[in-house]
Amino acid sequence: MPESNREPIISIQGLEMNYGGKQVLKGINLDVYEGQIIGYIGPNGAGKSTTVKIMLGLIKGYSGRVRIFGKDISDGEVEYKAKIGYVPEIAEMYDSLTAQEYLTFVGELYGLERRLADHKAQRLMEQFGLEEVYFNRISSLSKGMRQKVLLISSLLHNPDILFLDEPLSGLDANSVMVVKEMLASLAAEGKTIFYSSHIMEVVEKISSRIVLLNEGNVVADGSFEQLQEQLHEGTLEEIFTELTGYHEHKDTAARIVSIVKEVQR
Ligand SMILES: Nc1ncnc2c1ncn2[C@@H]1O[C@H](COP(=O)(O)OP(=O)(O)OP(=O)(O)O)[C@@H](O)[C@H]1O
Repeated sequence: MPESNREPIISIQGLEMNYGGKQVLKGINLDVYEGQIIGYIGPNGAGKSTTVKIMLGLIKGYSGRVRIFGKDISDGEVEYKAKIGYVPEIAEMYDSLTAQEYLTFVGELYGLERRLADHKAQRLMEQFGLEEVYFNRISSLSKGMRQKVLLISSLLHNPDILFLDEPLSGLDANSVMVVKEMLASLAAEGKTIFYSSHIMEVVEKISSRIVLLNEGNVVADGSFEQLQEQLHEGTLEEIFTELTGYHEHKDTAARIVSIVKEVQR
């Protein structure tokens, strides 16, 4: 069905946000449809996390309209959150809990019955090669293992929308392949995925649509092929640097090295 005939699963209209007098979102408009993998990219401070946190209901005080599953999220109903999974870039993970305790706790928060959460979590841990640490404390896990636990926690309740912030952070090459394949399968089944990352090669490959944010504005929106046609034949990295005006990376690197070398003798 063409998108114009479908209801967007997420609809953002005229979204603005100020922090202490500084406007960080300047009127974002975005309709997202079921089954899309949105590569949500932009320079540091562009407003990606702020937009995602508004959609998750974690930040109030914005202006504009945000509708998810057809309902305005400012209405105060929180049911929609049970159909959303979230992997933040930096997560508070209750280090003193074991992976089992953490995952069953999160599963229950999302409305799963404890035994089902436990059973699902254990089987997902096995698939990620973590069966031996299921009963270990999170504080004893490696960075990549913690990231896998976080990914599992976002998936346990079979959400319809997934917000992922650098989800491959710390994962080894084999696990990266599993997660990429898994995301493609989930999208093919109709799940919607918001994928924020600074690793342009991955975003280029996995996204069905790329939304580039710069200084609180959407400055590009389309499939990688459309962006190439409209803007620049080349890699996503090249499109990114062209649109965000960051061409001086060599000069900047040289200046940094020169400052680093300044030491008193
Ligand atoms: N709690 C806050 N208080 C004040 N300013 C904030 C706060 N959170 C974010 N900002 C500001 O809002 C702007 C957008 O930040 P945001 O975290 O959304 O950027 P981002 O695109 O996710 O960046 P990154 O790629 O570095 O994660 C930045 O200028 C940031 O300093």
